Amino acid sequence: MANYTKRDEVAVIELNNPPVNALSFEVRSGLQNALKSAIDDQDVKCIVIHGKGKNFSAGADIKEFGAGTKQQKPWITDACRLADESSKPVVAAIAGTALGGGLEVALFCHYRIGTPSCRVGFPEVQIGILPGAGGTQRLPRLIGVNSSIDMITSGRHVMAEEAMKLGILDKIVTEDIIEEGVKFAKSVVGLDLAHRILKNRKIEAVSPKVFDDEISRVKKKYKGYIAPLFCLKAIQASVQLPYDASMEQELQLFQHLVGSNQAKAQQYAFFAERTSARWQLPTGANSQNASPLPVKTAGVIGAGTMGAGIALCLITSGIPTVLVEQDQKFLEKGIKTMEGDLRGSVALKKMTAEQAKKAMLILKPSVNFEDLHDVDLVIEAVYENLALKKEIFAKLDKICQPQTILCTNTSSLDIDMIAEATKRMDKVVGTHFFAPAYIMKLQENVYGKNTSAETVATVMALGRRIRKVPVLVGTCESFAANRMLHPYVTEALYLVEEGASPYEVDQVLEDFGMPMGMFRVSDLSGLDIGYKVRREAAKRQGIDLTLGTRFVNGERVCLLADVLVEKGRLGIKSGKGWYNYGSPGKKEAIPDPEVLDIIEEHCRKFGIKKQKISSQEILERMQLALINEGFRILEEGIVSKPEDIDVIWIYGFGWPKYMGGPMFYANEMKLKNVYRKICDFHQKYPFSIHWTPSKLLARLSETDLPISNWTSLINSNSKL
Ligand SMILES: CCCCCC/C=C/CC(=O)SCCNC(=O)CCNC(=O)[C@H](O)C(C)(C)COP(=O)(O)OP(=O)(O)OC[C@H]1O[C@@H](n2cnc3c(N)ncnc32)[C@H](O)[C@@H]1OP(=O)(O)O
Repeated sequence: MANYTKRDEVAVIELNNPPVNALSFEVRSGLQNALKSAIDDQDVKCIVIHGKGKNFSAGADIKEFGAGTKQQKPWITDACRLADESSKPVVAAIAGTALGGGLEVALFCHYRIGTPSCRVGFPEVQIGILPGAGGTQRLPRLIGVNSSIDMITSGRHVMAEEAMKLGILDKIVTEDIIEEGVKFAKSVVGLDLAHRILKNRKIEAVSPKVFDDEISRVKKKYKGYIAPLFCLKAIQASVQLPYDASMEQELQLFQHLVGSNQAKAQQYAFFAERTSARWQLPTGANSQNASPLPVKTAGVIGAGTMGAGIALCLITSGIPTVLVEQDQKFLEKGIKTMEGDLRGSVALKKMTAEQAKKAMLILKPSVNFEDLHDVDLVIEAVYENLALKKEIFAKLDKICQPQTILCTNTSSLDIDMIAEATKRMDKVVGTHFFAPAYIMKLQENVYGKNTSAETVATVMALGRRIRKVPVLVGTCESFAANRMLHPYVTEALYLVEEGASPYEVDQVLEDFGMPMGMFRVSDLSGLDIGYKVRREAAKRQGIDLTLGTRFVNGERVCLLADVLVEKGRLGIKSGKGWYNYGSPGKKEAIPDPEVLDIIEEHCRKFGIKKQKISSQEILERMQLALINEGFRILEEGIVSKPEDIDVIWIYGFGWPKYMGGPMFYANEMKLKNVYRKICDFHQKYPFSIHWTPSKLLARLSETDLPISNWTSLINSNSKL
């Protein structure tokens, strides 16, 4: 709703819908009524609109867009038209965020003031829609076409200082926002409002070429997403048509998007991220009843690519960090990497040179473990070796304060075995970052059987603080993310053995929307990493993995990647892997006939008959293999809800948000179809354990429950 009060001759309208004052039907009606009262009241000379609590408004209530249902009237435009027509000045007093419809309300006001920490923006593209209450028409009239294109197609939040420079804010105020709003409104009473009404402003002439260029840019930058292109169409309408006609055009484009599959998937992804943040442990402890410990200082062990990246996340979030490496040369190399990454961020305008400098000032590089004595939390990021990690944890247990939390960045090792090296098993937890750690948003936090709720709360809070998306998972071989990756990678290799080229496989995945195909990703990570992991695991388990091996314990294996490694093709780092890169370190991936010969030779050796494989089969086999594993992970309670898996794939592996995530995708395919296809593959490929259908999937496929209800079935049927 909206509260209406008066301070002398000033009407104060408060948008009131905690926590973010989303513009629900009640708020829109309340705002419309309040504006009417203020305009009709002879004693009122001016009007201030502000938001209750920390935010002005986060925009339309996204839940009302569910499945494209039409919004109930009054719409934001109906409510705010009164401001346009008012002869009394209307001032938006912005604290916190004014996003989407929230900013649109402010653009109907004659003036906008904000606090120094306020943010404005049109993030609609991120949920698959466009600003549908005049945002694409009014912003260009206020700040020009080019800046509007940038803001609306990127969805980025603009901080107060920039908003002031762009002309979105008229003033930045430092005292109480309501007091300042009232003061400002009084100061503009009697001034001519004609030029303050944005719909009346002339729009600059822009050549159609600007839009042609922008379409090319947006298609490349936001590959596969339709909303940014629709935003461009709406902005172009603002240039080409009179205001009323272009508003109508905006509405039509909005209606089209709001009913689209992409919008549904992106809005699911928005809420999935928030659902996933509400974690729970098998003990019943959860994000509501557990409190994090303060993390004032941190330590990182290992200045390799991962350690340096993690340290960078910490210091750029203002957490003083000790970076320990046993070898001075490695330490210096790590620092150089960090400095290079910071320079990159400055060049990309993600931070200022001053901020980069400030970050490095709170880094304490060291070759001495004793320097970790007083830190609140340590993240170990040395290479994957259980004995080494256990040795480090035993050492840390002695050096650090008793309350210090000890995290491991292992991507596969047993957290409990690492914790056993300490006398504080409740304070040991996995914090699995994804490469490059400074860029990738996923932080897969892994609890062991003794990890306390307090420890989990601390690493979940730390994740958010360092701008990651933290997801909580239980411990198992490779954890949730990499465990699901395994059948995906395995199927890719089988497909190549059976007749698809690596380049066809990658093309299919990239056409689907993955940022890179599986083989390009392998080249980027380095083929030797998997090679070493496979060989170490085989040694541990007493398995023969010579290149002639075709089956291990009745399970089909394909060691083609290892053949490449033994030929010196390690990926980008050696200039050749599945692709040819010309020389080491170069990024342009060129399909290589030599690789096709290697595959040919491999298939001849094992008598594998090659056949034509359709794009549809490539996509289905790769995706259904990982989806089946996802259901098993859910079934085993490694994650507590399907949203966790979708968030992992979006932020860890770049699954396109407009496809919602693998579990959402399965839901859209209908689970009975997913189950039937997996059963078919199981029959066709009996030597691949990953095709054994998940029991949970089998049960869910009988119910036709939507994804939002799966968790209740899982919880009510713990015995599957
Ligand atoms: C035909 C009619 C035409 C009408 C056209 C009108 C079109 C308008 C377009 C829009 O306005 S679409 C909405 C655009 N706005 C956004 O996308 C903003 C989304 N929100 C955020 O980015 C963040 O929530 C925030 C505002 C930056 C705050 O972040 P913070 O980390 O502080 O909190 P959260 O955990 O994210 O959110 C708290 C709580 O609030 C829920 N929520 C946030 N925004 C909305 C929203 N716009 N609608 C509904 N609910 C929202 C969020 O889900 C959290 O709730 P939960 O229960 O914890 O999940």
